[in-house]
Amino acid sequence: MKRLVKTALTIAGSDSGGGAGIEADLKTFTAFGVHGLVAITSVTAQNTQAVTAIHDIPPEVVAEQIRAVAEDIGVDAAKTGMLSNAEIIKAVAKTVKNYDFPLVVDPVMIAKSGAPLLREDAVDALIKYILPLATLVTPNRFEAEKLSGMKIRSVEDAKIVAKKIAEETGAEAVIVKGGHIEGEEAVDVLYHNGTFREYRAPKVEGCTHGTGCSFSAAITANLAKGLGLEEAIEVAKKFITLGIAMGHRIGHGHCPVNQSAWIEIPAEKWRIYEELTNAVREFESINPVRLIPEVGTNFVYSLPLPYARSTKDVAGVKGRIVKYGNSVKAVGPVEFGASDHLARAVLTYMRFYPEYRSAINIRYSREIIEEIIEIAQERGFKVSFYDRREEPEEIKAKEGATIPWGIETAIKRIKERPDIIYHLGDVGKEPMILVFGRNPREVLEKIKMLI
Ligand SMILES: Cc1ncc(COP(=O)(O)OP(=O)(O)O)c(N)n1
Ligand SMILES: Cc1nc(C(=O)O)sc1CCOP(=O)(O)O
Repeated sequence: MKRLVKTALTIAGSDSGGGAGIEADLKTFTAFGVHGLVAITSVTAQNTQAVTAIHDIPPEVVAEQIRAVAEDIGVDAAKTGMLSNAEIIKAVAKTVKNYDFPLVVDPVMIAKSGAPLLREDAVDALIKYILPLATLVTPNRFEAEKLSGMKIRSVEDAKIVAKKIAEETGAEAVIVKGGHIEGEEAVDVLYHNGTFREYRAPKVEGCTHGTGCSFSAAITANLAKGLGLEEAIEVAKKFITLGIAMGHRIGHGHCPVNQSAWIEIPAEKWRIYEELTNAVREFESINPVRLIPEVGTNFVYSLPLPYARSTKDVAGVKGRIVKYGNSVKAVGPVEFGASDHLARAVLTYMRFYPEYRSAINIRYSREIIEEIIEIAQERGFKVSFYDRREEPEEIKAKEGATIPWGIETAIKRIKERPDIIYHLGDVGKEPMILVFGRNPREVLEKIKMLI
């Protein structure tokens, strides 16, 4: 039977910290829906700060891992990472020659923490035995300098070096990565079929441990899926830029790239869209006309952290929810970026209580807030408030700063997490009650108690 899933093989070392090596490669393969296969070359004891031990696997065992998966499962594309010593390099070269899958070579030499991952005397073996078999070689600035014997200070230098490595080794293509080259953008230079192509992205703040491994694994996964080389690099560049920006802040050294962001963000967005759309429908059917303020109601649900960075990452109702005759109607659909005020409120709230990602605003009246306070006492809800008249001048002067200041002030006013925060308005500003919950369902439950 024809195999439906594509496969990608990583021939690399293990990073016990899960940031680089085969661990990064497998996570990357999964992010692209490709079945990952492994041939482990070396086991490293490693974290975000250092490599504290290296144990190389016997070359014949490395070769046998490749053979075992290639013969039975089949390999659509492969990559090499940490190859550690000349014997492993020779065994890998001899074995992969028996198959015709595309081979991406990440010439791993030194970890971000500074530890050598390729013996000095093995560099020549890498050049002699592995690079001639490469569909693509992916050196960073320092690896490219070592492979070419030339210095790289600019994108132009990177072009000269990429061409030199390809011509001298017989590699089909070379991409010199620009992360370590000065400039505001990370410019990667590809030399392929006698021409150059530049891949540009802003140098983003974030986590960089495992970038080289994840980038080359993303190219490999996309080659396995049948994309052309240049297209596969284009996708991988977007993938790695997102992974760096969304990196998980773990450990005390160089934090790792987040490979899951690529699939987790779209998946979360879809879940949020569905849950919020259903909750808005239910809110309409409850028909709480008396709770709708003059400016209308919005109902929001944010992406989780670390993905919630701006109001664009918060879903809300486009055009808000309004009174229409005797009924309550959502003007438009649920969309990300459709809320400004409430989105800023929930993003501030999440800085204190990350799991509380949903909120709704309802009409303030003396009568409603008194009812709320009574119900809150019965049910154990906490209510807090902020007073716009206490807003410092520098906050008033800053566009969009009032709501974050107000929410932070209300949270700090009471010792526990407030379920409800209200404010009494100001000149030209309607007073408002905001109800918070972990998700739209929880917010709705609180609203139902008020009706
Ligand atoms: C086992 C292992 N393999 C490779 C690396 C290098 O990872 P890379 O993504 O090239 O770069 P750094 O993030 O480490 O600079 C590694 N550290 N461990
Ligand atoms: C206009 C307004 N002000 C609020 C406040 O809390 O002061 S809530 C609100 C309505 C919701 O606005 P959006 O659609 O921008 O989230």
